[in-house]
Amino acid sequence: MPVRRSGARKGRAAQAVNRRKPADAGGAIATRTRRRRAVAAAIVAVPADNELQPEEKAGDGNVVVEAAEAEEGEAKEGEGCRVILEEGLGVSSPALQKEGVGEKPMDDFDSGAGRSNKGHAGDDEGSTAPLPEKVQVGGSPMYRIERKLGKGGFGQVYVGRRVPGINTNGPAQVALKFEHRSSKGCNYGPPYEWQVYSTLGGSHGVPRVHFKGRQGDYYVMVMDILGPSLWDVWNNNSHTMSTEMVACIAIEAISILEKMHSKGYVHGDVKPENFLLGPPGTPDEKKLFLVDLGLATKWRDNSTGQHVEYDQRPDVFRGTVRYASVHAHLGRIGSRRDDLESLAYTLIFLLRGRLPWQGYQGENKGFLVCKKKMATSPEALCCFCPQPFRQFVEHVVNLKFDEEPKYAKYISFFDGIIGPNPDIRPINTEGAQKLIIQVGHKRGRLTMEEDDEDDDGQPKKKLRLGMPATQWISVYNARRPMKQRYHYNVADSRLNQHIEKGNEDGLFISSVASCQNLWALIMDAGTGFASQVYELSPYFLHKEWIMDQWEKNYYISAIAGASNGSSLVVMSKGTQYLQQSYKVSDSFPFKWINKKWKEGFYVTAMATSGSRWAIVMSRGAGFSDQVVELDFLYPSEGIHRRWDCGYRITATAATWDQAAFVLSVPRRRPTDETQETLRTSAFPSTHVKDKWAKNLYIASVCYGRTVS
Ligand SMILES: Nc1ncnc2c1ncn2[C@@H]1O[C@H](COP(=O)(O)OP(=O)(O)OP(=O)(O)O)[C@@H](O)[C@H]1O
Repeated sequence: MPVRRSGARKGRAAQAVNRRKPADAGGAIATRTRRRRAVAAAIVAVPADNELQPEEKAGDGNVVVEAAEAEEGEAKEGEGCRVILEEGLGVSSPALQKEGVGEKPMDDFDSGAGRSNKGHAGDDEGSTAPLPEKVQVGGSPMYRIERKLGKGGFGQVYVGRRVPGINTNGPAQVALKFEHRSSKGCNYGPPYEWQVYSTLGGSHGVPRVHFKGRQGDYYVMVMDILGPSLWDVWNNNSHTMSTEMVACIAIEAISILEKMHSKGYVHGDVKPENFLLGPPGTPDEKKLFLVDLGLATKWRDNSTGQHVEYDQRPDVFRGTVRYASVHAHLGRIGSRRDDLESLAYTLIFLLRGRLPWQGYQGENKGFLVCKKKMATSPEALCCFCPQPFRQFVEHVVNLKFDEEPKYAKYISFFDGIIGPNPDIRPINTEGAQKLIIQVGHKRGRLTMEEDDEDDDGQPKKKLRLGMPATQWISVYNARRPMKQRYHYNVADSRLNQHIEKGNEDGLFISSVASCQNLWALIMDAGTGFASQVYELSPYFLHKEWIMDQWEKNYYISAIAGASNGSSLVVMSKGTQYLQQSYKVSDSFPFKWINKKWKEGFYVTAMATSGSRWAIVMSRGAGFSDQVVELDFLYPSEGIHRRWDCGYRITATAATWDQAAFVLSVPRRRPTDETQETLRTSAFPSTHVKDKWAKNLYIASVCYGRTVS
């Protein structure tokens, strides 16, 4: 059953109103506020003095040394961290990995070198309310309700037969779609689907709506009656479908989507159940239709002709888990590519009878399905399918957010599978033929070379084909010349001396990270902090210590978690924060973040330990807006889009599965907004030096999921 929200997505402000109330499931939350509040079970408030405490020397924190655990328990995918082994010892024990240090001294700079700036799912249709025996809505003739044709999460569809009478101004037999007025889709009046049908109804592959109106408690749509769905056909044919039949469906479905997209809409719930054939025994019985427009959204603003803006809201899912695109799982605004990705899964399902991500259950189902989709290459997905299916999958999963799909090219992939005589094809492909004629495409003209190139002749990047890897992700910001130093592969016992030395040299920790239970430490002269404390603890995170430091007016400024569950928390004085809160949870806590955003908090630090996440949010963070990009891929297309809109990465963290980037718009724009990112198998020690030479300094670093 699809999950849908009422209405189409609106701008950020409107979305904020619609955002669901958070429900913090498990995990630890702690909050530090300037006001005194009662200590509650998980949310703790402590008072703050107006005076800052005397400076505390770094290194005074309670250091807990814990032996690094063996790696065997780790669910590690792909490539590991390649580290230089001390004195050429052929042993990969983390304890023997060589520590690294690098420093950019002040005098190396040629200062000021100019640089270009760069669902609802559920039966809420009120089916308990009795349906009328006859309906007459919006000037229609009177229809008697006959047998039930189908039922979805929102509506019930019945055959309607015209009652002989004076008004015969409508088809003799129709489909009547009933939605109860208390249905979620009808919160604000008639179903949203009505609006979409008024634009798309009757166009190629979409049934015509003849009348609509309300009768009693029901909204009723009077539409063309159709026949069985593709799911019915597959189900009634022992869960099989011939290759030719699926190829014809592919061709016709692509042309239906092309037409729908050309009118500015994406369907949003493409699946076998929503493709219907014409009524059996009629001239339309081999014609394909796409129904259920309740999740359709605009990909283009028709008044401006502009593509809708990119956005990602990881807590929002619309569609049907089995067929949804990976982007839909990740909460990205729908665009044309999503319909085509869902169509690809629909076709493979019809052909093979199963998709590799079927069978997951439980609360985490959506995440597991999405992860499996990402991890399944087009070759693996299509290993028993003729080549055109693989070609189609490969193309559509690599489409960019606003890229125009090459519909005619996709149709041409399937040309070779179908019989030459259109009259004896199992599915009518008339619409597709018209499209091919329109774009002047000739059978078999396109070659694979063209397929693999961008418009500018460059080979197309196929991100979804990349191998999952575990790497360092480092982020660099343009800064005025300053001293920065990094340490990596630091064992617990060595942390203190590096930090003390840094403090002696006037440096404070700006970020921390962990790889294989060893720490990476970035220290620099540009933090603006007055003093700093840190704690290495066996917990992820150590609440009592954090609260003690909050009492002393220190705020969390950097955190890292090791896979063995220990954490390194750095707290500083001299931050601009007014209040702080953190949460530890088993999955990325987007709902909590969303709730805190509304309270004026922004994410200021993030870390992972195994598959657990810790997020620190602060008031007074100096941002005017913030978004989250959560992906299985890196570099993610979303990050580039956010950069173009003035966001810069301000926090990163990654598990073995996913990388999360927090991007923010600073209240005070830096003069040079340059930001660059890198992903490297080893700590990027040499790269950092190149960046320093360009006045780019490490702003954030983490180790986790990427693709290579
Ligand atoms: N015009 C039609 N002619 C014949 N059968 C139809 C027609 N429209 C819908 N149906 C049948 O009714 C079922 C439910 O219709 P529809 O998908 O529009 O409802 P929904 O409640 O919006 O569904 P969903 O839960 O998928 O959003 C369809 O799967 C199909 O079997």
